[in-house]
Amino acid sequence: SSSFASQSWTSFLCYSRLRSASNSLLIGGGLLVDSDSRSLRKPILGTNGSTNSQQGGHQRGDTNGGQLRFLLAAAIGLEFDSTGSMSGGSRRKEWTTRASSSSFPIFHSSSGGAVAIDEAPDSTEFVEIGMIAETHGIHGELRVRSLTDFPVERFEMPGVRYIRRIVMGKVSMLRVELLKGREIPGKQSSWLVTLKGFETREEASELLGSTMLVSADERPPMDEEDVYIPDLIGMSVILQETKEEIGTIVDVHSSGANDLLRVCLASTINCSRDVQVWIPFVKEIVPLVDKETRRVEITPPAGLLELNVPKGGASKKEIRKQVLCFIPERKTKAMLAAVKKRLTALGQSHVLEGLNSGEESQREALTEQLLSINFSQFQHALDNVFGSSESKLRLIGELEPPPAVPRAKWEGFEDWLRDSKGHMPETSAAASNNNTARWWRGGLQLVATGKVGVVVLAGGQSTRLGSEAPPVKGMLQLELPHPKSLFQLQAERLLLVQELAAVVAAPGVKPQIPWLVLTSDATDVPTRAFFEENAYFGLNESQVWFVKQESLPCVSLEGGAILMESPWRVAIAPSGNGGLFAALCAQGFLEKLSNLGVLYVQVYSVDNALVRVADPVFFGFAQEHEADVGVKVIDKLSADEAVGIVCLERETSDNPSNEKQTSERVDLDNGEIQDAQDTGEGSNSLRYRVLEYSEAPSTLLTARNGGQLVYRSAHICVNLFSLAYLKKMADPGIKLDFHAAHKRIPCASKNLEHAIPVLADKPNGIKFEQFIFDTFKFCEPEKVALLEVDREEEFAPIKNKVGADSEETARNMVLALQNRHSSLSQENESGFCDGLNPMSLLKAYAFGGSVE
Ligand SMILES: CC(=O)N[C@H]1[C@@H](OP(=O)(O)O)O[C@H](CO)[C@@H](O)[C@@H]1O
Repeated sequence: SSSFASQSWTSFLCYSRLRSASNSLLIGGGLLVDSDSRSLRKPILGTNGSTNSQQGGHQRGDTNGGQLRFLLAAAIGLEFDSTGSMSGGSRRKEWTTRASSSSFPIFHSSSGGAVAIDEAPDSTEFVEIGMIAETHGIHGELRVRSLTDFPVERFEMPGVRYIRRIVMGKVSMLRVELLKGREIPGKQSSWLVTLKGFETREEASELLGSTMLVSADERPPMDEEDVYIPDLIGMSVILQETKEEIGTIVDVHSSGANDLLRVCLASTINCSRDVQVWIPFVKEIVPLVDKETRRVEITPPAGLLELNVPKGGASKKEIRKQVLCFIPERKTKAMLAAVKKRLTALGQSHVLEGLNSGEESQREALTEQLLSINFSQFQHALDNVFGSSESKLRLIGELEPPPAVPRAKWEGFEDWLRDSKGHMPETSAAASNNNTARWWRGGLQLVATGKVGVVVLAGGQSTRLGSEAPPVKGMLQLELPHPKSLFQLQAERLLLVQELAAVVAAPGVKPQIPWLVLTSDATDVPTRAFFEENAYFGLNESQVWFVKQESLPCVSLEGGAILMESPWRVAIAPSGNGGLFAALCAQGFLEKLSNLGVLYVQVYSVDNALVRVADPVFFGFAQEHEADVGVKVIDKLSADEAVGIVCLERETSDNPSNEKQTSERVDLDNGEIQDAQDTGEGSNSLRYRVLEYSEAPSTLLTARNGGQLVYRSAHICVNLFSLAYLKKMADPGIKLDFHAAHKRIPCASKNLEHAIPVLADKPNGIKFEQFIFDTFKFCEPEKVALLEVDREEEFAPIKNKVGADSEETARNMVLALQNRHSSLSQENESGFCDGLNPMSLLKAYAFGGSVE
């Protein structure tokens, strides 16, 4: 067993990356690196003795005997994660690390150690070495962004490589032959390669956006001290003194000096909340790493573990100082230098102007913000919206409406509880013959046994609701007639389901549904404060988990120039509801849900005042259909209703996925290499797809058949995912494309002369957004289950300040449903939910009410 205890802690300088946590961390030189899954990569290795801080350039070093290893670009070479946010960080890439100034070490598993924990079987066979970024010239050369510490071996030496592509949501791999490659001078970490059979620009362009891999068996042997970063993830963290297990490593990041371990603390430490802390990966703090038992022992300075604990404890500032002493200021300078280089290369140097003017605090604020931007994602977004991969957003197959969809019928729900005493019978004829009743029962069992979770998408800015609206949509109050916020309404529905599930749960068990609240830079602080002020609306504080999604810079409509709110602040916006997956994965929530035994997660948009939160019918329906993806739909009101339409896309024989095969094809669904003849040509593949109202062609939106809209299944943003599927979405090979949302973005004038942002009167810029439903295409269609629901019962969106889909229409719909209850049951208003017997609870839930 190798452990740190037996290693000599010399110097380090290692591959490193930074991916921040759900809370901010002050790092070197007083820079605040904010939240979520930003990532920086400094692809340099070097160990032994002096810290090597070669600036710029590309060095190749000797790996012998633990001597200096310069395998990639130098310290300045902060390379932003180019794999996109779906990865939990450094998973499955060919980066290595060793402990800082101290060397880091460990784990080189003989079975292909670059493999991160909890990956699909295919992931054990390949490691990523690069991303194919663009074509070069007319002879089929491709520019590859390196993701490996061994670029010469990977991109210059001829031999077999693999290309992973996603077409129509289907992941496939090509085995290709690399003929030659060369480094691009001055373009850091980029290589030009030539592949056999790809001799023209057109042929090569088929591979744009793909990932290049090698078989894991081919990973070069490493020094004992080195470790493939993915192997660190998932290790237990033990307090050396007490041997108490305090958490798990969920990611490894670089501060530019030392690597930082991001540790998700076990609930015993932080009492109730999900909390992550950064632990500098240095000998003083992490004296022991044991690869046999997959654990690290730590000796944290007093207060370090409380750094990100929201309440109480030592002053954050003080504790940060203790962390800072491990991270030399010059390193953050190096990081900033890399950011500058990156921005300049992107033609965005205007962003840097503020660094040379204004107060020190303003310059610092800009620096902090720049270091927090995930430039890899930003680049991906630019490519999607302005670049050659834009075609991915276009339709590549033929569309058809979905087949007939089952419907949830709540009429007669009183019969679901037949026992006059209000108890739910174990079985009931009525329940089994009635689909909805049966789903209800199945779903309630899932809730009762702790198998469900709920996510509310609440990271969006409420800009469409006007300037008087609260900063967070969930805080909007509806007069019902008493004022109630959307968050409160939703929390109360969740409580109702818990109460109902308690009736069927094992004696003494009080089911608790984890409620994950997706926030963003724009909404995180006010949302947390609102929950706190409202005592979590009667929920247990520990069941509410805040998950902060990433934001990206906004850009101008033409040319994609980054917009500035002032010379010292970049205009940023949350990355769309599709940012959920990256945030869940990177912040360890998938693991938490998995540990709890959760099987299904309902995901809905906060702006729906009638959403059935934690709907047992939906859970039961999904389970019965063995669905990985559940989608609630309603009939569209009119062709121009602002809703996405759910359809099926059929891959046709002349679309790009049926490309001529110049090489063997590996089908990742079963991992077998098949001959081209057996697959591809002529085969039809069908995938679910949602066309967003803002993007769908009008011919499609208005198409009618016998007077009826052809595409009428509206996506109401109430979906469901199996946990297994959410995990699949965390695969680094799966990247959601960015869409361009044309918005009015407050920003300073072009030459930045006004420090005060001005709101334009018409769209002046682009927010980059990933869409949650873009994950549907990765699912086999038979695993996608659509459920039609009643608009009056389940869909009252608040999108606009006035008119359709406004606060007023939503309020009226909620009241109408509640009144339907009163008139039906002849109960008076105050008796809406006058007791906690199951029947009244069920009635309350059915009519969109709550426990008063
Ligand atoms: C990316 C995304 O999820 N868009 C959803 C979402 O639209 P917004 O207008 O962005 O809120 O909610 C709509 C229902 O309220 C749904 O029809 C649409 O498809």
